[in-house]
Amino acid sequence: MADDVRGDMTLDEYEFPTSRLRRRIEDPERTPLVLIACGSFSPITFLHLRMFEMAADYARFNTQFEVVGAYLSCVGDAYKKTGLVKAEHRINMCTLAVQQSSWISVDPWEALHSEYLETAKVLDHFDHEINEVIGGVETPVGKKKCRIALLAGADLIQTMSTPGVWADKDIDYILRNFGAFIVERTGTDIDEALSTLQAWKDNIWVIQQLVQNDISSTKIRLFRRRDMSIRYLVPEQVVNYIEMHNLYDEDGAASTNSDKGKEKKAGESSGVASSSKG
Ligand SMILES: Nc1ncnc2c1ncn2[C@@H]1O[C@H](COP(=O)(O)OP(=O)(O)OP(=O)(O)O)[C@@H](O)[C@H]1O
Ligand SMILES: NC(=O)c1ccc[n+]([C@@H]2O[C@H](COP(=O)(O)O)[C@@H](O)[C@H]2O)c1
Repeated sequence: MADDVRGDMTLDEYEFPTSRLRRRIEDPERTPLVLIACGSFSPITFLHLRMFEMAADYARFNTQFEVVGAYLSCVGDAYKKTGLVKAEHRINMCTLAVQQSSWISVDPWEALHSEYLETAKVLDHFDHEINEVIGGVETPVGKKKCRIALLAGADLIQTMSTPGVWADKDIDYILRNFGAFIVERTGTDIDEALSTLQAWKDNIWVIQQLVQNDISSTKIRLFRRRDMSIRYLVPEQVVNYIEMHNLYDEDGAASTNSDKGKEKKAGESSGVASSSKG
């Protein structure tokens, strides 16, 4: 049965989405892996979706893991990041974006909370649902617990060495118990980003982008404000949703926090310039 995931649902109506989670693997040598991408997804882009495919290929060719599922978890409105439209819209856009995927799900649990939830708590939630409630996955030698791992871009892992962004105990907790698949990102020096995380290097897997893709949500928002096309940068259904709900347009009515005033004047740069990533 398809999962019921709607941006306007409440926590009381919430059920953990399981329809795209594979329940069995055939190779007894492999460890089942579930990838969790935490982020704003304001809006989700094709690069966010590509991250899952890159990580699955990486895991298959370079590790003993076998991917059995993956989840997008949108941060809640309390995060108050620039350009964040309401969680309701971000959940809906993510749900539309993964409609064609057989293995990527959207879990609205984090975003349905009114308070901010640290990533360590979000990963604990997945561990609880997948390994305690469901009990892991079947293998020819009996049930195995899944490895739950964070899937993130290099800029996110870089913030782990920025003072005050992450609690030291959370970094240790996440990288010791879960680990992270990190996708290289233009503008982030991966060696520098990892230099302070050497204690957990065996739980950090770095994925090269073989086709460099520098899409960011910031650029999508900026294109919208300049009335430029965002088609073929985000899935078509997401383009339609953004247009139908007038998201990221000039007045920023649906935003929890606006990027207005952060961009350089049009013509000042050939690119897009409203954040360090943009
Ligand atoms: N072009 C990219 N290359 C590698 N990783 C990326 C890229 N775009 C997003 N990510 C990763 O996707 C995850 C979700 O990111 P987020 O929702 O903040 O997207 P973003 O495009 O960076 O957003 P914004 O532009 O609003 O800061 C993060 O781990 C981020 O590092
Ligand atoms: N202390 C923490 O747990 C912590 C700190 C910074 C970012 N994050 C997470 O990283 C993700 C991406 O954040 P940005 O959209 O700001 O890049 C979000 O899901 C956010 O919750 C968590």
